[in-house]
Amino acid sequence: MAEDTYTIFTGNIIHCEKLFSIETLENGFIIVKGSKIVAIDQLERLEETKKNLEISKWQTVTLKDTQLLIPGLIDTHIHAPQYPNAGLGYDLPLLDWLQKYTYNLEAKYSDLDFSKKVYDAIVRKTLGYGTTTACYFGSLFRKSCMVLVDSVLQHGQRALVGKINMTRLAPENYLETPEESITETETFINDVLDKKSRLVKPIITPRFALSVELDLMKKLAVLASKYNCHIQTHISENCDEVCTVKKMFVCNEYADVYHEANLLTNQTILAHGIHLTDDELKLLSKKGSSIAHCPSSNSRLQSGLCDVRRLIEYDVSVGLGTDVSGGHSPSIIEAMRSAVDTSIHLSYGKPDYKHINCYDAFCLATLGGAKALSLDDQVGNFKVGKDFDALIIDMDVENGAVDLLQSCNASELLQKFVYLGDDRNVVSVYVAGNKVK
Ligand SMILES: O=c1[nH]c(=O)c2nc[nH]c2[nH]1
Ligand SMILES: [Zn+2]
Repeated sequence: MAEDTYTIFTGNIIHCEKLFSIETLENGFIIVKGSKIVAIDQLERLEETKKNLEISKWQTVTLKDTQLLIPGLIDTHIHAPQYPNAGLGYDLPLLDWLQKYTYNLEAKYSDLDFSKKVYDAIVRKTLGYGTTTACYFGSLFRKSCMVLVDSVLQHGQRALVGKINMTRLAPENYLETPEESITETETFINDVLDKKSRLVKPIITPRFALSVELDLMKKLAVLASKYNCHIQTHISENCDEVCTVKKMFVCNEYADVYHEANLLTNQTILAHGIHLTDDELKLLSKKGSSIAHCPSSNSRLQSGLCDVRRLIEYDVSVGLGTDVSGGHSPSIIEAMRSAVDTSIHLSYGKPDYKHINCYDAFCLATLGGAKALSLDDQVGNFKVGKDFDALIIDMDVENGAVDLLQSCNASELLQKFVYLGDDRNVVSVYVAGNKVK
């Protein structure tokens, strides 16, 4: 959208106004100027608003009764190079799964043609499912990670992209030295920043504590501070992983390792966090570090049930992640369903436990994700001044999975979308005002 062009969307609008509260406008409008939201209100106030904003020229997008305008979905944790393995190899738990399936696939990304093929596919697929922002783990290879950056830029997604750091416990052809790790990461950061994109940023990505020695983690934290970068890694996903970390680093808690390395900042996102102790949660809360909740992956790799309620009670920000290919599906719609299921499973036998519902999951997938990635000043809901990252959902599409056999109000359309929706129901996708699907 040109910077001076106004577009007025009218119809059913739902967004998470604040956590965990939904605002529903059955007959609403949003005015977008270029990339930004300039107004949101009930339709009866449209003429008055146009006058106040002195809008003389505009285009209109009128939603059908079966359609819904919602904020773009945010995937806070996804491994782009693992996409070819989605749906494969769930016979092993984490540490064996990494050795048998994952590192061998990721080692293939020294091939830039293969990188291009996979990265174009995953970016198109996630956009198709309505992921307007993705926080990607790349591979070990800097040049291959730049291919991912180029795919993201080409398809118009918003993203954080990380080159993995990994110096041990993987096959020889898929390791780097600590020196290479630092120089390649700094070069990667500069190469991404040179793209001068408002949408795509580098993120520091030590794979997890078992892959990287403390000294290297400390140096990565210095880089994060120098370039004001986000940081991502994994934490407390699997019980064997937790035990091994405690033995290897001779520490009381897993989170102590990242704390000692200065990797826990208010721009840090940690995947999983299933088995965190109360003290670790207090530490994350104090540091402002967030959790990417990846419920499908936690089931596929038999890692455990992550208690999102508990994380929220400790005031730790939570977003949703697909964690492809630990998770089988690149769809955050599927992650919302899985998050509700996990929470219900945790509630069995606990009468006082309030499991999350589909609206809470929708909040996690939008504003929750934005907060977890510290991008909530830009995206996550339809507040005036934020970028227009949005989806038009239609629950009555030809050849969709859903037969809409009765009329539904806006909230009911959202319920149907969370429980039954897929990419066929995502009819338009906007990132910073640009229509990308
Ligand atoms: O789900 C996961 N996927 C990975 O690739 C990984 N690496 C370390 N820990 C991990 N967990
Ligand atoms: Zn992961």
